Amino acid sequence: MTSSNLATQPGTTARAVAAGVERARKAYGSDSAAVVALDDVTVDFAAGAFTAIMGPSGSGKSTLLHCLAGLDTLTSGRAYIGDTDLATLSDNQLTLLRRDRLGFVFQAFNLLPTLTAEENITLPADLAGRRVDRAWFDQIIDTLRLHDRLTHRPAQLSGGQQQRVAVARALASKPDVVFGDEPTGALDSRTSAELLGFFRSAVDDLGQTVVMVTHDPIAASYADRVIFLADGRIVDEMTGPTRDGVLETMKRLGD
Ligand SMILES: Nc1ncnc2c1ncn2[C@@H]1O[C@H](COP(=O)(O)OP(=O)(O)OP(=O)(O)O)[C@@H](O)[C@H]1O
Repeated sequence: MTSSNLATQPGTTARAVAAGVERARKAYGSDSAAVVALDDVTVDFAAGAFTAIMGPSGSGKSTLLHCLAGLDTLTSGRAYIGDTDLATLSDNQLTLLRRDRLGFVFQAFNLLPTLTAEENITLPADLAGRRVDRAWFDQIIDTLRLHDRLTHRPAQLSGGQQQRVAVARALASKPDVVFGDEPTGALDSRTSAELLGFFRSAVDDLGQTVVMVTHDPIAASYADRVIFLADGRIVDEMTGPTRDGVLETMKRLGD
C-alpha cells in the first residue's frame, strides 16, 4: 500500500485505503435471465478499521466480499487491494495475492486434520517458503490464548478453539485485509462474542484491517462502520454502530 490511495473525509486525517470497489457491477447469467448481484457499487475500506457488510438475503454481500478478495471477478468496474487493481492480475498472481496479502475466516474453519494447530497456522507461510515472524506469531497466540493448544490436532480442539486457530491462520501473514464471510454463523453466542472480540483486538492492538459479512446485528455492533446493501446497491451506512441502530436499519430494509 502506498500513500497515493487515501480515504479523505472532511475534517478527518487521511487514512490509507486497504481495499475497495469502484462502480462495481456483477451480473450472473446473460440477457433476460441475468441476475444483477452488484449494481454500481463504490466503497472503500480504511486500513486499520473493522467494517461489517449487512443487508437482506440476496442483496449482494457475499458477491461484494468475493469480488473484493479476488475470489470472483466483476462484470465491470474496478476492485482493488491497496493500490493493486485486481483485473490487472493473472489467475496465478491472484492466487499469490490471496495467499500473501489476504486472510480469510469463513463459517467452515477448513483446518487440515492431520496437522497440529501450530502447523495449520503457519501453513500458508510454509507453502510460500516464507519464515513466520516469530514476534508477530507470539503476539497473535497471546491475543487468541492458544499457547497450550499449539501441539493439538483439530479433532482434539473445541469448536471455539478451532475457530481461534482459523483466526490465527488468517492473521499469521500480517495480511493487508482479513475477510470474514459469516464467520460467526455456526457459533454459539459465547464463542461468537469471543471471535468478535478477537477481531476487535486484531484491529485495535495489532493494527489489522477486517471486513466481515454478517446477518447478526450484535456481530455488526463490534465493527467501526457498517455498510448496508439492498438489491446490489449501498443504501445506508453507519459509523459507531449499536445493535439497536443496526436492527432498526435492517427492519427498514425489509430483512
Ligand atoms: N453463482 C451464481 N449464479 C447465479 N446467481 C447468483 C450466483 N451467486 C449469487 N447469485 C445471485 O446474486 C444475488 C446476490 O447473491 P449474494 O450471495 O451475493 O447475496 P447475499 O447478500 O450474500 O445473500 P445471503 O445473505 O442469502 O447469503 C442473489 O440474487 C443470488 O441469487
